[in-house]
Amino acid sequence: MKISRADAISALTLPSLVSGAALIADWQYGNTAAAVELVTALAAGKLSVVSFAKKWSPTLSWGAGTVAAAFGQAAITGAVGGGPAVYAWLVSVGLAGAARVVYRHHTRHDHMKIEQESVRLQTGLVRLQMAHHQLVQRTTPEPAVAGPNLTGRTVEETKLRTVVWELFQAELPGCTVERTRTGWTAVLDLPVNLDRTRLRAAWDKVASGMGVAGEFMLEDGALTNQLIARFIDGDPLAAVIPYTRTSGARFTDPVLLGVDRFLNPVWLDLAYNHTLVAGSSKFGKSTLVRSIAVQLADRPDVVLYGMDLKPGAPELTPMLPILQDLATTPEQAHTLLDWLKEELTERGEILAQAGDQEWDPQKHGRPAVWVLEDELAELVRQGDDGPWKKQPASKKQESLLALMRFAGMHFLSATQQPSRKVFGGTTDARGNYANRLSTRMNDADHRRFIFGNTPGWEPGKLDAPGKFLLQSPVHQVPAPYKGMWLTGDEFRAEVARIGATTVRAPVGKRLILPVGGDTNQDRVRAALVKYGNATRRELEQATGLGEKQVLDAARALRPEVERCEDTQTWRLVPVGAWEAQAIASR
Ligand SMILES: Nc1ncnc2c1ncn2[C@@H]1O[C@H](COP(=O)(O)OP(=O)(O)OP(=O)(O)O)[C@@H](O)[C@H]1O
Repeated sequence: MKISRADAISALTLPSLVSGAALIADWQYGNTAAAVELVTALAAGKLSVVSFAKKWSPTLSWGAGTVAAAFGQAAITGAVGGGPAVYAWLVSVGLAGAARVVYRHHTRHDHMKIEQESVRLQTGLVRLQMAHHQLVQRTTPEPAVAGPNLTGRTVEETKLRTVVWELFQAELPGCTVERTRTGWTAVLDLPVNLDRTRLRAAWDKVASGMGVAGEFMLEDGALTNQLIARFIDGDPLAAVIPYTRTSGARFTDPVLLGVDRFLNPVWLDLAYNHTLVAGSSKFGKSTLVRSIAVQLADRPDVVLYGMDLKPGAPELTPMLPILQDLATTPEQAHTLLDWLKEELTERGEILAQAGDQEWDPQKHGRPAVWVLEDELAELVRQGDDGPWKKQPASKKQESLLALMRFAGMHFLSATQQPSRKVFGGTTDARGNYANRLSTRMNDADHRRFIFGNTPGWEPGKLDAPGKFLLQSPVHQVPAPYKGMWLTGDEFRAEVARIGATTVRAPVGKRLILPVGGDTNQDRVRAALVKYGNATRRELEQATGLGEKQVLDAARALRPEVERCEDTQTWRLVPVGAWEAQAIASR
């Protein structure tokens, strides 16, 4: 242990003071002082010994000891003086120094203990303060932070602003909500910390946060930070959409199909493209075909032909007044396909002469043609086998599909059984039919023949008759539509109205389909019943007989059949006219 200056001073001071005081007392009182000092020293010494022995207060023990030593030194200094006094002083200095060292030793430990205790107490205090802080934090409500103002002008706007804030901590600088007939549309201006890709990706969460029952459609706005959300409330397509007569005047005018989910009209361009209508039974396929057919038939530059090979031709027979002709047997279907081929060749020549690429009825002198086909699969089933194995109807149709469009000639084909075979071996109809519509289709496999495997095109999900999907050059996003509902009465009325003014192709230039009959006369009669009047050539075409056989049969049928020299045609004598003749000859 190092002895400091303070140690030296305190060790020297007391003995020196004691010696000085003893010398003064001796000078003043002589031996009496020394005696008193001795007695005091002995008494203090005794007290010290007893105190140490009985383990009384250390202060008393050490204090009494110190007093005994001091008075002992004083007694020796006063009584003896000289050398012993010096020795006594020295012993006292030594004792004082030792006492100081002992004191320092003890107090050092005490200091350390005090310091440790102090550290412990301070640590405890800090812990206590921390616990108090935590307790305060947990129990005291958060002070209100000044947040964004999420209140909008409409309930929807407020909800949108709130949900976007909760999900992205983003405050919309702009959010305009407008009511529509089927819900509402919101134009969202996005802040810098939220781009529209992120918002689109998380839109499911936004929609569920909005808690509204319906469907959202998203599209990019005009500005790069704008997203447009169209909300469709419930199912607007559940409503019945009444048939509306349209006023298309040219074959290139679009036809009206129905409405989209916003109840906006849906139009389809049919010109220069073939159209396929698919769908399971009882879901509105025929209604769609009918509403398209009456609109086309109402245009002066369009003629319609039909092909319906189902027994009794149930779909197209009611349309006879607006059709130029209807093929109902495989023979007739082949004749129609062959005639289309010839017509196509002639039109090709007309176009070549005019130096044109596309057919224009006004300019090129012949109307646009639509061939309505009901149940394509039936044509393949009946028209590809037997005598037509080498030249199957499906192959004829496939080559026509590829070539006819430019000549203003089109197919509008309906099927409920789309398959690879039906489409002439190609895996889907896309190559041939640019316009594809489908009402509900129960067979999931059929879907790919209409729409391919692109996700979203799922006619199996259409849940009501009249709803359909549409894929066309301008309809590339899968969305359900609802077709116009043309009641049976409305349909018959439209067919009668349009049929009354439907212009037939002129005699000699028209399609003549084969007719049946047991004898030659039966066949000629059947042909004249079907076509009213016919040239000899047309009778040959209809009956499949040679020139002489036709003339013999026609002559044998006189007077039921007569010949008009002016028009070079044969006709059945009208019943009324024949009776009038009979009366006149009486
Ligand atoms: N656009 C429509 N709106 C409302 N209901 C419709 C609509 N189209 C069809 N329906 C309902 O569906 C029924 C079947 O319609 P449609 O005859 O057109 O179906 P389809 O699929 O052609 O059946 P099928 O092949 O058996 O003739 C109709 O009688 C009508 O009740």
